[in-house]
Amino acid sequence: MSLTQLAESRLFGGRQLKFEHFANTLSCKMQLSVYLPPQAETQKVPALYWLSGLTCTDENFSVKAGAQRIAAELGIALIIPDTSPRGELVANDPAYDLGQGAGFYVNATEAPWTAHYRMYDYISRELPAILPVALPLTQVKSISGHSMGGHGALVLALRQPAAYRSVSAFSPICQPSQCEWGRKAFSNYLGDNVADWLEYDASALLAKATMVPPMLVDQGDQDQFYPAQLRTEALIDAAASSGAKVDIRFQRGYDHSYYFISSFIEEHLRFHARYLFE
Ligand SMILES: N[C@@H](CCC(=O)N[C@@H](CS)C(=O)NCC(=O)O)C(=O)O
Repeated sequence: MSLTQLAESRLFGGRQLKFEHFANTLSCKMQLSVYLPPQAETQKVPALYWLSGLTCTDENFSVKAGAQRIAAELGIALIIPDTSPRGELVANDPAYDLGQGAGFYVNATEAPWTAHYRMYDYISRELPAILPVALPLTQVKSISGHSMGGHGALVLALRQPAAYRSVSAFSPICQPSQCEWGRKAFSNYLGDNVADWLEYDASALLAKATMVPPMLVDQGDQDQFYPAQLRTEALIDAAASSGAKVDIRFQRGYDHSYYFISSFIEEHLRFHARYLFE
């Protein structure tokens, strides 16, 4: 595996980079963005993985969230993957909430998706194996994301709590097995057995979790997808039934957009820094 660099821009004393590589888990070429803070010029730094939402690529967060200034101050690299496998040979659907741009961070088991849609393995296994070899990164990492990506971040951290120092999410899809977005994606990617869906359902996972990394969730109360698609209350109930201490906050007046993310990304980065450097 080799990363081919496509772009580089100086940013807050660090470097905003864009790479292309062939992803073995996905059997296709992928692009990803990485922010390396100034500290990475002389030492290895820990990483925050960011998982984006429906319709996004690696560009949305890079351009709109305004995370790099604080990442530069704290010395945290930002790893920003795409949201699905891509390419003409990769299965797709005309709808925005299925197929390319809507990988849901699962390993698909159903045709025609199974050949490429293995985003769970790509994020949890392939990128953490290749990136610290190619870039000045330690093995220490945390994870965050938005909406579909918030779902992905919570699921990865709940399934592999030892792999992530901390997890946070903006407007996550908290109970995909019970909302339209999730049911559509999971029935296509995973088939009709709901027990299989629950392996990718943050509320189901949290309800039975015995080990939970430090967790912060922000949800805007004017979010156009709340509560129907996001089902934040299910995550609150799950936390109560497992006894896990998670910080789930409602932010008054905020919607689902990147304006919301950019308003609170500094708090999320400072939250992660507490655990990435402990
Ligand atoms: N296009 C869809 C929603 C897509 C959407 O809101 N995507 C969110 C994540 S769920 C996003 O981050 N969009 C990209 C952006 O705002 O830059 C709709 O209109 O219902």
